[in-house]
Amino acid sequence: MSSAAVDIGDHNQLARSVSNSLNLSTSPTATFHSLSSSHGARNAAAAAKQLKPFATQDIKVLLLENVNQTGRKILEEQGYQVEFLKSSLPEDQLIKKIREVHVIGIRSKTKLTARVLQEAKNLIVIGCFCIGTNQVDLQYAADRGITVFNSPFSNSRSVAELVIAEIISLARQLGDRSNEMHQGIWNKVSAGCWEVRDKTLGIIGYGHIGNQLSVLAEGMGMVVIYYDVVNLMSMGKARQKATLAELLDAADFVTCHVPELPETLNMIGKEQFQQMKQGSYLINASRGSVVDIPELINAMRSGKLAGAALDVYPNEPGGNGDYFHNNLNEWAEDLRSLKNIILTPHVGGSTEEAQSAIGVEVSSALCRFVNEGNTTGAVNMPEVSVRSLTIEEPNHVRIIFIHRNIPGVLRRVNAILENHNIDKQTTDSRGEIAYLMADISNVNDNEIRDIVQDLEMLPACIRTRALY
Ligand SMILES: NC(=O)C1=CN([C@@H]2O[C@H](COP(=O)(O)OP(=O)(O)OC[C@H]3O[C@@H](n4cnc5c(N)ncnc54)[C@H](O)[C@@H]3O)[C@@H](O)[C@H]2O)C=CC1
Ligand SMILES: O=C(O)CCC(=O)C(=O)O
Repeated sequence: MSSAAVDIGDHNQLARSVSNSLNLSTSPTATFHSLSSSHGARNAAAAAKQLKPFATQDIKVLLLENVNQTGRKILEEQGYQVEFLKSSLPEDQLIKKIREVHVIGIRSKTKLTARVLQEAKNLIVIGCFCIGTNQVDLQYAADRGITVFNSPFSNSRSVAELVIAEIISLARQLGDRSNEMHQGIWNKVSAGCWEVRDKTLGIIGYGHIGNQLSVLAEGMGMVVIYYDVVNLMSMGKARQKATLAELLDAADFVTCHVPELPETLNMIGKEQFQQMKQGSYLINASRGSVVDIPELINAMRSGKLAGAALDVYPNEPGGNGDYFHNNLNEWAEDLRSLKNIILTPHVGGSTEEAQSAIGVEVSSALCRFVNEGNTTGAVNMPEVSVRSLTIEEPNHVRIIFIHRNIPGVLRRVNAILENHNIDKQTTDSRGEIAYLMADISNVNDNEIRDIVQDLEMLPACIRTRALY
């Protein structure tokens, strides 16, 4: 934020500028619906230590992609202005809306690229109501002082259970039998249908989902092997393979659970299909970019693969409807024509349990960030937490200073703060970005304004907020 925006003669303007367009009020009568007291996330003693009141009703939130109502409710209980939409938005509409808001909540479809984020002049925080954060340009967001949160494991179990269902369904060709019956065809066959007991499951990416899956699969009598770039502790009797090729060579079922990264782009392609066992199965519920789908179609047509299940695709529509055609992905019709292939519309994490938990987790993190500056759990910022300012601390301000992590900045910050009483101060860095919080007591509005203006003059400044 440019210091030129600060009108030093106007208190309201000061409030706007210091809080980065969050028009925070010092009015002691303003109602603050404390996060802790409103949904019991903390114990009663902590709830009594309410954050200082400020005008939460000025905070604008845009929730896209039908984020769960639990999340919406928490944000509304804070008094924020919440706009809720069921689908994602095309880029032009997204740009128009994002200019207005301080907080945005998305799932996997909304692409928050640098092009979109550069228009988001008021945005301070993004909530990804999902695990994956590949849809957000995390580095660009950090460079602009925009903090990003996600929900790292609230839907992991749901994905793992879907994959278990798919393993059995593929082994027994359940999708085909069910489709035939829906067409009136009785086709009782056992050829090419198998039990999963004693078969080998190869898990690529042994993280939260991979772990859950490992335990469930062993419970069904499967042998579990996995491949991961990190050396990891095995669950149960699972064994890590040193290379992807070793896993592909040994597995009857191969399932992908890696994030979308440059290294995972088409990580299952022509060569990997050749390395897989004859008559094996492939499952992908990670990201559409991980599997080369035209090569998958070839492997299915040649009989190398006996079946496949896909939950994710390179291009996915923004909302529900009749979209899965070649104009979305050029091979869609070919994929649809294959036998024993289960196609689901990115529903791995779509259960009541998972969505409700994600709503609570991400919205709570957003509230803590907006109201307290707390970044615990952020995926692109240093994690910094300081206990809340309370209503017993009326002349205190919390300064939040996001800055470039270069030598000498703290010395200059301390020079600005040196004549004030700093009750607490903490700072941490993550790569090129550093995040500092300082609670200062016995300050008046003019002093707050001066502190903020001085901080914003520092060349390393990315963003300054003042909560008071
Ligand atoms: N279909 C759906 O609805 C959902 C899909 N997902 C996707 O699943 C992915 C995995 O989720 P989690 O298990 O929670 O993630 P996680 O971060 O817990 O685990 C990912 C694992 O992949 C490993 N990995 C990274 N790069 C690799 C590589 N090149 N080769 C082998 N291993 C590699 C990591 O070391 C890590 O152990 C997410 O990133 C997301 O894209 C997540 C939730 C729901
Ligand atoms: O539920 C969603 O929209 C996305 C699920 C997902 O892929 C994730 O959590 O990464």
